[in-house]
Amino acid sequence: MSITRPTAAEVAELASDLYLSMSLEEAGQYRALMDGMFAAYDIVDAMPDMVPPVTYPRTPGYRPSGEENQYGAWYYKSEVKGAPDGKLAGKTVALKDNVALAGVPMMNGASTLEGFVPTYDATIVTRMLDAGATIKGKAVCEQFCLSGGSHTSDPGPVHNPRKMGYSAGGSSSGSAALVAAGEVDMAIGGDQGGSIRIPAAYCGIYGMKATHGLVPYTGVMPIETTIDHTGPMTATVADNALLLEVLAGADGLDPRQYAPKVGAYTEALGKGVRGLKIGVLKEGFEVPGTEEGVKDKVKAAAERLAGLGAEISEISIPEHPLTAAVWNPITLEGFTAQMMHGNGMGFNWKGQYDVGLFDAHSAWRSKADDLSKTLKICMLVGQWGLSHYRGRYYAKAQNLARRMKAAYDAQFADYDLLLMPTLPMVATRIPAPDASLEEVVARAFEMVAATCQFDVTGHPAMSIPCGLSDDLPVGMMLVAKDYDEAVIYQAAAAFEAEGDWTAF
Ligand SMILES: NC(=O)c1ccccc1
Repeated sequence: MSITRPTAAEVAELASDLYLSMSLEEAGQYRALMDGMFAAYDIVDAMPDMVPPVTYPRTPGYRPSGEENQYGAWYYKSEVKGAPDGKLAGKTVALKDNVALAGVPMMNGASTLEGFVPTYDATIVTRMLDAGATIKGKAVCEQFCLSGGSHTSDPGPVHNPRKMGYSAGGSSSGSAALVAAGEVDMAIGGDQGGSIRIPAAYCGIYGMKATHGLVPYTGVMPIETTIDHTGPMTATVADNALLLEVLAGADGLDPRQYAPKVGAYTEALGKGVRGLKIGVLKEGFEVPGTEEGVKDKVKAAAERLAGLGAEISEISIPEHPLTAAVWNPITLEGFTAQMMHGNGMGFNWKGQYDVGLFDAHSAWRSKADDLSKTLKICMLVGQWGLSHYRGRYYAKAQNLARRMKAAYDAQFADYDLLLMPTLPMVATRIPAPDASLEEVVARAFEMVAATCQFDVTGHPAMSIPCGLSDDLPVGMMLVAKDYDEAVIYQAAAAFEAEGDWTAF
């Protein structure tokens, strides 16, 4: 097989797309000199692709409905049994549907990707199976992971198991709902703006966005390399620490990983919080739309930690709202360039690329009208930044991200943890199918200004359920310095041991 060569007329067309003035004759002259380059393409085309081996058998699975899918949280059910023993023996796991499980369909919440079947397992899938986990299938996620509400996926809305008709949060909506409903012990989520912590908070479970690069992202569909995270969502702190222990560490294939430092997370449990210094972040309570019921429960949780011997003081980081602003150009232009123009994974990095995903996802161009409203508004702003401003605000925001990180790091010189509400509000109603554009967009993005800071800085951040407000869960967020997930687990376990949080 040889790859298709352009005609001279096609070269002239390409030239014009690239702002070049080129006559057909000149195009023909260039064309004649391309044969050596295309011969190299033929050699590449003839070689087999490099893909990680698939090590545990699985069936293609099926799409459950009715009783078997009460909350709309399952995309596919397919059982994969891992090793006979290991740290996760006896544990059941659901994967966010942007995580590749070879042989089982993956649509990442988008009809434009429907029908895609990955050919290899994500690194974290192999790690969990090697540790003895049983994978139960794929959990619905929001379209291309681009919403904090659970109303934007093409398989349909995901309901909050605590209250039908209410948002499960996004974008790891199905992952949180399945854990909250007790259908699986553990789930994998993804977080570029809050997508692990938002649904964890709305559903009342534990969700950890670990330090950027601690967990290998290989085989997970990206949004933007510098803010991509994947990680554990669980019903208990111990399970969360255990799962992170299995997931963490370099795999040699992911450009997000720069010498990650893996901790002994389960060993941090049971140590208590005596002497830990916790800064209660003033600006974390001032995010627009923050409800009194949320503030009260999170402040009460801080007092409870003080009662256990932690040293609690209020601190201020004026950069907190600025960091949320910096997230916007990075995410909107970065995702438009990488996920949309770059066919999912983009270019210019070394590691494992999913060739089949390039082929399948690139078809969004012929079905663009089917994209979600939330994706459309993000892509329109991102494209404006790229085309009108030529990406200068993306570039500037990436520089400013270092100043933002330094502002938090200055506090970590004095404090072990920062504490704040995960989200301004408790779960909201799922918008009706005929809801206005305004409502659809508001329910998707209104909470992101509380969580996205730590996607920009990369610091580890975990949502911990700490009480009910209007009968719906409130999340407390604990944040630590890079690679200090252990101290978060230490405090989370001490808080969890205080008893049933739904009674707080
Ligand atoms: N993937 C995310 O974390 C995200 C969350 C909310 C809005 C956009 C993106």
